[in-house]
Parts: sequence; structure tokens; C-alpha cells
Amino acid sequence: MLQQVNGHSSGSVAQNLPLLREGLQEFLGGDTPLHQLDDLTKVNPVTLETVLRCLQARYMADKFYTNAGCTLVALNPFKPVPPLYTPELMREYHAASQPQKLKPHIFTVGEQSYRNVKSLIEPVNQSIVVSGESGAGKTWTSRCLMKFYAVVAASPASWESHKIAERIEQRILNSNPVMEAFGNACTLRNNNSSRFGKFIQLQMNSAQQMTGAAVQTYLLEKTRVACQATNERNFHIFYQICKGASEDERLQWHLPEGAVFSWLPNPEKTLEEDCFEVTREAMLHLGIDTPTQSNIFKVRRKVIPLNMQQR
Ligand SMILES: Nc1ncnc2c1ncn2[C@@H]1O[C@H](COP(=O)(O)OP(=O)(O)OP(=O)(O)O)[C@@H](O)[C@H]1O
Repeated sequence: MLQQVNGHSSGSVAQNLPLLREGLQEFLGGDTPLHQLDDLTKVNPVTLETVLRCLQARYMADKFYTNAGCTLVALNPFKPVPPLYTPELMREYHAASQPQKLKPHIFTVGEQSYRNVKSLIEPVNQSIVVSGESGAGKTWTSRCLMKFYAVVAASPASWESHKIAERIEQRILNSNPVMEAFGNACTLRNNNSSRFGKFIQLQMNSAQQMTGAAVQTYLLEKTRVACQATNERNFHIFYQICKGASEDERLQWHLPEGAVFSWLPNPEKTLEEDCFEVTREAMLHLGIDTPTQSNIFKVRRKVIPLNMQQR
């Protein structure tokens, strides 16, 4: 797309350079401030510069979502923006007669897919592809979508079914900390980088209420357990265990207090992801009881920590 300018192929760009520059000046100096362009299809001429300038202007104005036709471009704000993700806003997008007319948002994408399922006589599965480079915000965006569906697709009629829906909702949200503890690690680009791909399936009944979820994972970077790049870390779960195990558990799991392990580099980095309690709590909600958890966390072979070997 970016190789074509005003309908001409890149071969004729040189001849049209003055025209292009003129168009560029006109666009950049036009009446509409760039941050107000909420759809990249309105950018003209379509060049790398105009698209990036538009996204930059929107980013500076705290507008992190921009449409590009039927695709949504999400910029990572790299700061918390709580008002952008409130349940009230979710309901606003859900209740809107034409959500696509509201400001670009991941909730528009979520709602559109939800309506596509709902509106059809014979429901058709809907897929949302979240892609981008490491640290772009894919995990964040998927979490947002799951929260969105947990809110909008869980309003059943009876108290009993309400309780069931609430449990499913809680389980869906609790799958995130567990998957992230076991499959995410701190890398140079992202403190909470997913080292695996995932296909998340949310299941609904004929009344479009959430009835379950399934997650398929693939391509887990298993080699990270034994080998990590300089300044990167192993999977979060190992640090969580080392930092969060109780005294009894340390004895049981052969993890002396203050032990240093060569396969756990950079333990001094304190990350919010290092919270063992959150993982355990989430596992409990998923139906993994404490004895089963203990079996998972147990280090079966006696591991001699580095600093103990020197003594
Ligand atoms: N919409 C957002 N609002 C606030 N912070 C965000 C948002 N999106 C991303 N972030 C921040 O950026 C960090 C990286 O995002 P995330 O982990 O989702 O990237 P990713 O694309 O999944 O990366 P990887 O491919 O390495 O797993 C998050 O931990 C979070 O701090």
C-alpha cells in the first residue's frame, strides 16, 4: 500500500515528486488538525511520512487508537490510561446503535464481532487477529477484549445462570496471570514478553452469553529455561517461586532463602509480575488446588544453588 502514491506505481514516483511534495504540504498544512484524522484511509497522499505524522499527532493528543479501514491500529501508550478501559465505557460501546461512529477503540472491534455473531440467523464464528512486534501491546489488547466480553456477554436472566456466568468470567480472566507466569519472561524489549503464541477461543450459547473458553498455546520458547540472552530473564514463575515461597515450602522444594541460581539471571530486577500469590490465587480459581499446585512447583531433583556450592 505504501509503495503506491496517488495511484501511481513506485516507478513513476520520481516524475511525480513535485506533485507529491505539493500534496504533502497541502495535507500537512491543511485545515484539519492531524490528530483529528481518526481513519488512515482519510490520509492523502498515502505515504509513510503522512501516515506516521498522523499517528504521531494522535499519540501526542493521547489518542491511541486509529482506524485504517476495517483494521484498527493500536499504539502502546506506555503509561496507564484507566479512563480508556472502564466497564462504563465498555457498556457505552456495547449499547451504541452504531459503535463504529464512536471514537476508534478496541471495544468497537469487540462489539462489531459480537454483533456479527448475534445478528446472523446461522451464527458464524468470528476471529480477531492481534498482531504486532514484541512490546506493541498484543497481550494487553487480548486482555482488554477478554474483559470486554466478560462484561458484555454476561448478563443472563436468572440468578443461577448469573452465578455461572460470573464464574466463567472469573476463570477467563484468571487464565491470564497463570499463562503469563508460565509463558512470559522479561526480555530487552518487554518486561512481560509472551514467549509463546496463543489461540483463545471464547464460546457463547445461542443467547450470546459466555459459556466457556479454551486456550491453545503454541511455539513456547522452551530453550529459555536453560539459556537466556544477556540482561534477559527466565520465565516469571521461577522468580515468583523463589521470592514468594513460604519457609515450609522452601524446605520442601529445596530452595534455601537467598539462594542464587545460574539459570535464574537478573533476579534483582523487581517486576510487578513477580507476584507468586496472584498466580496461586488464579490457579485456585481455575480449579488447580493447593496440593496439585505444590506438585507443580516442587523441584524434584535436589538443586544446589550457586552460592551454596561455593561454601
Ligand atoms: N493500551 C495500553 N495501555 C497501557 N499500557 C499498555 C497498553 N498496551 C501495552 N501497554 C504496556 O506495554 C507493555 C507491553 O505490552 P504487551 O505485553 O501487551 O506487548 P506484546 O505485544 O504482547 O509483547 P510480546 O510480543 O513481547 O509479548 C505492557 O506490559 C504494558 O505495560
